[in-house]
This record gives sequence, C-alpha cells and structure tokens, in this order.
Amino acid sequence: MSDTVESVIVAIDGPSGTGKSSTSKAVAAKLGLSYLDTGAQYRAITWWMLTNGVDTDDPAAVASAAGKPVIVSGTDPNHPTITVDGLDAAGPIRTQEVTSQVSAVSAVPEVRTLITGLQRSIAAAAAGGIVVEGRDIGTTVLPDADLKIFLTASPEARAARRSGEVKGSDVAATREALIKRDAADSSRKTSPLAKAGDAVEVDTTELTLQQVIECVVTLVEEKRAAG
Ligand SMILES: Nc1ncnc2c1ncn2[C@@H]1O[C@H](COP(=O)(O)OP(=O)(O)O)[C@@H](O)[C@H]1O
Ligand SMILES: Nc1ccn([C@@H]2O[C@H](COP(=O)(O)OP(=O)(O)O)[C@@H](O)[C@H]2O)c(=O)n1
Repeated sequence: MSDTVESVIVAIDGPSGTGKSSTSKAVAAKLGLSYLDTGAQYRAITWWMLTNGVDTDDPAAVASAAGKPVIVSGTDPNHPTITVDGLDAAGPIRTQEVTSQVSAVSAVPEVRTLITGLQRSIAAAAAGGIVVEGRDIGTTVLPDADLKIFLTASPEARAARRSGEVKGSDVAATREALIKRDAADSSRKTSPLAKAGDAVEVDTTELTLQQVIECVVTLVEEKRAAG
C-alpha cells in the first residue's frame, strides 16, 4: 500500500480490446506515473522464441528457453519502449504470428514466474507510482495494488476496435480470434485472466476512450484522497 499520495500503484486488467493500453498510458501521463504494458513482455518472449526456432507449442521447450532472452521495458507513458537482447521489439511483437502464439507461451509456468518477477521489480523501482496493465496484475503480480480496475466490453465492441486498427481487416475473423485468445488466457492453470475480488469493474462498451480515462483518473484521485 502507498503511504504517500505520489506512490500509488494501479493495476488494470481485462481481455483484449477493452482499452487497457490506451487508458493506462493516458492515466499515467496525466497523473505523472510510470506505465508498464505486461502484454508487451509476453509478446516479446514469444517473438524471441519464434525467431530462435523454439517450438511455441512445446511447453517443455519453451520452459527450458525462457530464461535466455533479456527483456527490458521502458516505463515512460509518453514513450513506452521494449527491447529484447538490446533490439527494439516494439514493431515485431505486434505481428499476427506473435498474436496467435502468445497465449501458448504465456501459459507456461516458467515463463510466468520469470516475467512476474520482472514486473514486480519494475513496479518496486517506480518511486513515483505506476500503472501496470495486463491479465493477472490485480490477482497475482501486484495483489496489494492501491487500486485495481477490471475493464470489460462486449466482444462486438472489442472486435470493432481492434479491426479499426488494421486497414481492411475482417471484423468477424477478429472477433473469433479475440474470443479464442480470451478462452485460452482465462482457462490456463497458472494465473489466468481474472477479475480480482477487490477490483472495480468498468464496462467500456458504451463509453468513449475519454470517458474511460476520466473514470479511472477519478478513481485514482478518490483513492489518493482517502489514503
Ligand atoms: N472506449 C473506447 N471506445 C472506442 N475505442 C476505444 C475505446 N477504448 C479503446 N479504444 C480503441 O480500441 C483499440 C484497442 O484499445 P487498447 O487500449 O489497445 O485495448 P487493450 O489494451 O485492452 O487490448 C485502440 O485502437 C483504442 O484506441
Ligand atoms: N499480465 C498478462 C498480460 C498479457 N498476457 C498474455 O499476453 C497476451 C498479449 O497481451 P496484450 O495485452 O498485448 O494483448 P492485446 O489485448 O493488447 O492484444 C495475452 O493474450 C496473454 O496471453 C498474460 O498472460 N498476462
């Protein structure tokens, strides 16, 4: 728990396309907090596996290679960065190939142990406070976060948002891919996608991004005033 107003730790979880990244970055920038995209870290380790010939459908192979890549996340919300073995990975981690394999890699317990440790050390080093977004931040990574938010939205809204990012993409196919990834992320044994018991749920289906940002900023400010 934070004992000064500045060192607030905010956990934002939820499925794909609910607005976690856009909201977290904007809230962190507005409140002068650091920002960590934990999905980018799972994407980065997946990209490394794919480019180093590791069979991402073989959990034992993934587990034994998990400690090899060096993943470094920059936490400035206005300029988030991610490198793998010193290489800029921001572009390559967003490919369709990585997106289709990331759930398999992130389900491997050895991967989660390593990445969770990295996330906790980044949060601990963020003296001014941090917004951390992902799937298991409130439940597993930072169970003592000062504020936990769980974002939701209908599959239709999420698919429309995601396909809006890629010119010419098929909304129905995007919707199916999202649902498949949610199911894999929610059903894995180790720290699945889940809402923490003490998280505030915000359904963003009918809200603009600006409204979601304002809602979360208000919740953080209320926490700070109370604490
Ligand atoms: N409330 C909203 N209304 C409309 N579009 C949104 C909303 N929230 C986010 N978006 C857009 O949806 C896309 C996915 O948002 P993102 O923040 O990447 O979601 P997530 O991190 O949960 O996968 C982005 O293009 C973003 O601008
Ligand atoms: N805390 C987290 C964050 C992401 N992930 C995994 O990483 C994947 C990619 O996360 P992401 O946040 O980049 O996904 P998008 O919703 O942005 O497409 C998820 O589908 C999960 O498999 C996870 O397991 N735990």
